[in-house]
Amino acid sequence: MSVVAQPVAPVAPPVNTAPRISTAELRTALPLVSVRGLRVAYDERPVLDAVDLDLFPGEIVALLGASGSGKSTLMKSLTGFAPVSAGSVRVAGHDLTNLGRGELRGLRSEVGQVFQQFNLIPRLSVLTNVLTGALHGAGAINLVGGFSTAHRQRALALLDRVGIAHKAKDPARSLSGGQQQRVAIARALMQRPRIILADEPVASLDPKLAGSVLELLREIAVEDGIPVLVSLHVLPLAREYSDRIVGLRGGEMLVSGRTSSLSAGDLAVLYESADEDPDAAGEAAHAHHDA
Ligand SMILES: Nc1ncnc2c1ncn2[C@@H]1O[C@H](COP(=O)(O)OP(=O)(O)OP(=O)(O)O)[C@@H](O)[C@H]1O
Repeated sequence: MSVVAQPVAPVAPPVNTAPRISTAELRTALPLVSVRGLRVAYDERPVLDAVDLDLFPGEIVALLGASGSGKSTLMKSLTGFAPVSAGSVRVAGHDLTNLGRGELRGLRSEVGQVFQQFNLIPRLSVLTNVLTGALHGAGAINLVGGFSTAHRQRALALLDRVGIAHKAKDPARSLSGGQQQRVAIARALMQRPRIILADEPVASLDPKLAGSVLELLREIAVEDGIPVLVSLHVLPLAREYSDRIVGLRGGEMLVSGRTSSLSAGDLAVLYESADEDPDAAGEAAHAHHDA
């Protein structure tokens, strides 16, 4: 099937914050992620098939789909952790299907990742947790030599940006879930990522905190021109915080469009079981995109 993703202008930036990339530039920008005809199979069982996806600078894209539809697998394919059996995956100019192990490690250092369980080191300070982001792709030498003053200053500036510089010396385990996710986002930014993948980053947070974390991710997308792909289970959050929505069902991408142009009916097909006439559902979704 052919699903054509359109670049979109970002939402309005926060007051007093000028975007670093103009809307005109965004519209003509090349995608930082370009996936075509992706097929991933485990033990010859396909879990993604014919998936196309583009991510453009400055946009936040919500990835929807029922449990088991392939969202995490799609994210893993963008860092070379999924067994790709057909198609192409280009990330920040690299064709992942042709990279050696060393090159893949280098590419992963350009991909910031945020997870549902935050994945912080609980006993270490908030500052040290952020500093570990600088280790991506740097090898053991940094561990031996310790972190430079410049690294520390940058980590503190990032903590300030995400609103928890006052917690820098506290152990990560003493922070609330929402604060821990902010630390994890600062750690991802420490890598100077080209893209950010957030796999259910708000699933462990209450609705208010969930909104504030998604707002932060949206600000980062807009201000830094970094595309953010975020998987979500809560439709209203996807509607409120994303520029575009892509949706998987049974490993197929049935929905791809601007958030503002997708109706509840378009998204409902994602949560119908696969034996409820998938062809009809797929046609309905496509009818909408092609409109
Ligand atoms: N390493 C693996 N080996 C075998 N099957 C796998 C593996 N990883 C994922 N799968 C299968 O691939 C399918 C898609 O899984 P995936 O985790 O990508 O779904 P998801 O949409 O992220 O689900 P959830 O919302 O529950 O996290 C599932 O059927 C899953 O069982």
